[in-house]
Amino acid sequence: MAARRVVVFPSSAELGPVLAELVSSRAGKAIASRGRFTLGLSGGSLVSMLSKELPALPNLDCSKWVVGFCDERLVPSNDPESTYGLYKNQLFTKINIPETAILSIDSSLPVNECAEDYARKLKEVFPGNDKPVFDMLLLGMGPDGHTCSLFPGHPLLEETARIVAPISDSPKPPPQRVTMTLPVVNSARCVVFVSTGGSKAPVLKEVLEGREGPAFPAARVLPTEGELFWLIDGPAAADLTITVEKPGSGARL
Ligand SMILES: O=C(O)[C@H](O)[C@@H](O)[C@H](O)[C@H](O)COP(=O)(O)O
Repeated sequence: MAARRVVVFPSSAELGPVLAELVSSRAGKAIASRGRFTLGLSGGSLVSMLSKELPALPNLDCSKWVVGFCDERLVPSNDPESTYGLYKNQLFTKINIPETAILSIDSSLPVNECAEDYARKLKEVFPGNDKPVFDMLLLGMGPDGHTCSLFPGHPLLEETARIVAPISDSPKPPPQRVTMTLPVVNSARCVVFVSTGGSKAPVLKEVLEGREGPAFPAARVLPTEGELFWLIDGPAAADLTITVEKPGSGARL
């Protein structure tokens, strides 16, 4: 595992542009070496941050991007709860990701079949790989320490066989979702958590410093070979005592 980097910004206003630069830099590297950039998105505050910051990058070319979702809520794409729907309206209209390169769930299917169908779509994009190896996954963390739709104490945390799993009892509504499993998350070349706001401070301390860490799904995200970034703001970092990076303005990671 590469070293974890915990990077603290005064606020999300400073964090957002650095995140966009990081995405763009890893995209450039991936395209240079493999001809495409595979990116997994999450919902929450990432939607508005990415929708503001990525289109603001000069000359961003997303024609070689392939984009999936780390998890998704089983609702129609025009439902305000749909993560795909939010990105479609807020981001995909502003950048040139080919429509066929956006891997979304088929929300008309029952949850188990929906997960199987989404797993099949991922396997098609990563033929020959035992598990998908995304160039970058962008993750959020809930105040309970969940990430993707992997919740504390849930049996899905122990999933080793499936790359995508259904969940019907999500403690956070809506209850039905599909999610990448930990083996896929931990196979990525680069995983970036973005966590902001004072409500995250206690759980962030547990996840990054606590002995009970592994009880929190976010603490089980430890890429086998890939990079791991935690990009956080001052309020979320308030309780941390570990050494963190505090980049100056205009910094690149
Ligand atoms: O599917 C969901 O219910 C949300 O997407 C959720 O998992 C979110 O990503 C985290 O709670 C982090 O949220 P913030 O990015 O707003 O901190």
